[in-house]
Amino acid sequence: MTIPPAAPDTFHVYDTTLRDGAQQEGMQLTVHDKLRIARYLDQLGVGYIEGGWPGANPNDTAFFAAAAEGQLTLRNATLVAFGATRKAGTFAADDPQVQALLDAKTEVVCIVAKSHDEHVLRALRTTLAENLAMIADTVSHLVAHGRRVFVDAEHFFDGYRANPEYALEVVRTAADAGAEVVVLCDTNGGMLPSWMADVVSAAAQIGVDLGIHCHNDTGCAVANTVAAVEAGVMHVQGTVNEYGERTGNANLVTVIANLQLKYGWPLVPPSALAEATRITHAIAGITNLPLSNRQPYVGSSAFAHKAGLHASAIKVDSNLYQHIDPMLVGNDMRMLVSDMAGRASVQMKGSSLGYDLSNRDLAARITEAVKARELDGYSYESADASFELLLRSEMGLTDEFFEVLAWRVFTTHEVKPEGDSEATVKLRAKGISHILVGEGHGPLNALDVALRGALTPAYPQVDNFELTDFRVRILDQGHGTDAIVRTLIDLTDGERTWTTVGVGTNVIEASWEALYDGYRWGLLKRD
Ligand SMILES: CC(=O)SCCNC(=O)CCNC(=O)[C@H](O)C(C)(C)COP(=O)(O)OP(=O)(O)OC[C@H]1O[C@@H](n2cnc3c(N)ncnc32)[C@H](O)[C@@H]1OP(=O)(O)O
Ligand SMILES: CC(=O)C(=O)O
Repeated sequence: MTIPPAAPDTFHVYDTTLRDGAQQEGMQLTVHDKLRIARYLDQLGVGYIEGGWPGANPNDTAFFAAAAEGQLTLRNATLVAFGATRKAGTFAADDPQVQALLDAKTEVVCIVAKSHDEHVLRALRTTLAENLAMIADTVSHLVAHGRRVFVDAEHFFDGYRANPEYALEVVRTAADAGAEVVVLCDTNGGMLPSWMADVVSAAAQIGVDLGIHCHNDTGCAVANTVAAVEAGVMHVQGTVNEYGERTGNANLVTVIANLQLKYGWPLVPPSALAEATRITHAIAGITNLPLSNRQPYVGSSAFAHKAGLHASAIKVDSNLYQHIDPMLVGNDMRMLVSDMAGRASVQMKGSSLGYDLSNRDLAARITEAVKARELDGYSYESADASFELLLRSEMGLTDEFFEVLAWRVFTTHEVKPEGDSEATVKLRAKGISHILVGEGHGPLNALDVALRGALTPAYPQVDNFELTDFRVRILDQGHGTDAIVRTLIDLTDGERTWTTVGVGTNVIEASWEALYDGYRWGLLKRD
C-alpha cells in the first residue's frame, strides 16, 4: 500500500459547515448557534471556518458583525466570508454583494465562480469572456482591499468534461488575478474516485495551489476528496456530520481522520482529533439533526461489536477487529449482547459491567438465556440494564428490593387535569406492604406514578427516577392489534441513564415489565 508523501506545511483544512452545511434541508441556524458551532470547529483544529454569506441574509450578516465585534475568538482557525463574483456587466467596486464581503472584515474571502461554460451561458446568461472578467475583477478588487482570496470553481468537473479548455482558463484567470487557492468543486456530486486524478492532474499543470470540494451524490464524497489529495490538492473542504445540500458534503472529520491516521499527516493536533466524537455530537445537538450511529470514526456504532466471533477475537486483542484505536477519535469500543453473541461477547460485556464471567459454563448459560429471550422478542443490544438483571439472576444474585403483589390500570375517555388513566400498584418492600393509586396521562404514566408512590416509603431515592423515553415496536408484523410488542424504556436519576426492555402481546404488560426492570436496576445502583 502506498502512503503519499507528507502533507505540505501549507495544507489547508477548510470547514464549510456554517455555509454549505447550512444549505441542508431542515437546518436552520441562529447567530448564537453559528457562534457556538464555530467555537467547536476551532476546538477541532480546522484551519478555516467558512461562516456564511454576508449580505445574503440578515442572519449571516449579523454573524460576521458579531465575530468582528469580538464575540468569536478563534485560537486555531481563520474565519472566511463566502460570496460570489460580481454581477455580469458591472464593476466589482460597485457591487453591493462584493462590498458586503469586505464589510464582513475577515482576513480571507472565498468566492464562487462559474467554470462550466453551459452555466455561464444559460444560468448567468452572459458570455464566456464576461465570466472571466467577473472573476478577475472580483478577485483583484478583494486582493486590492487586503483580502486573501480563495475561489470555488463551481461545477468544475462537469465543466471540464464539457469544455476542458474553458474550465482550465477559469482556474488560470482566478490565480492570475491573485487567488491564493482555486478550489475544484464537484457541485453536483456526480464524480467517482477513479475520475478525480485525471482532472485534478490536468488542473495542476497550471501550477496554482488547488483545493477540493465534493458532494456525496454518488456516496463517494470522502473517497473523491482523498483521491484529489493524492492527485495533489493542498486544500480540502467539507462539513461536520456531512451536512449539506441533497446528500451532503464530504465529511470533514472522516477526511481528517483518514489523512491523519492512515497517512500519518499531522493536520490537526492529536489531542483535538481525540475530541472529534464529543465535538461532532455537540454540534449535532446544536443543529438538532441526529448524528448517524454509523458515521465513520465518531458514530456510536463505529466501534460496536455484535458478532460472537468478532468478540472472541477482540477478547484476545481489540485490534483484531478494529481498524484504529477508538480513543484516537474520542470514541469507545462497545460490546453488544444479542442472539448473535457468543460466550466471549457475554464475558466482555459482563466484565465492562463489573462481573467476572470467566467461568465458561456460567458464560455459556447466560449466552443461552440471552438467545432464548431474544427468540421470544427481547432485545438486549441497547437494554443494558435488563441484561445486567438477567445476568445477575443467572449468577444466582437475588435483588429482593420489592415484590409486586398486584397491579392494574385502566383508561377512560374522561378528560381530567390529572390525566385519563388510573393505576393501582400493591407491593411489599422491606417487609411492609404498600398500595398506591396513581393517575396519569396514559396508562404507562399512571403506572409509573403508582409504582413510584408505592416504593417511596421504603426507597425515597426513587423520587429522582424519571422516565425519559419510551419506544414500542410490533414484532410479528403479520398480526394486527394482537401482535407481540417490544417496549424499550429509558430512565434517568439525573446522573446516569439506563434502558430496559419488556415484551408481551399486551403493550401495557410489556411496558410494565420494562418499567419494573427499570426501577429494580435503578435501586440496585442507588442502594
Ligand atoms: C454551489 C453553491 O452552493 S454556491 C452557494 C449558494 N448559496 C446560496 O444560494 C444561498 C444564499 N443565496 C441567497 O441568499 C440568494 O440566492 C442571493 C442573495 C445570493 C441572491 O439572491 P437574488 O438576488 O434574489 O438572486 P437569485 O438567487 O434569484 O439569483 C442569483 C443571481 O446571481 C447570479 N449568479 C449565480 N452565480 C453567480 C456567480 N458565481 N457570480 C455572479 N453571479 C452569479 C445568477 O445569475 C442570478 O442573477 P440574476 O439576479 O441576474 O438573475
Ligand atoms: C461552491 C459550492 O458549494 C459548490 O460548488 O458545491
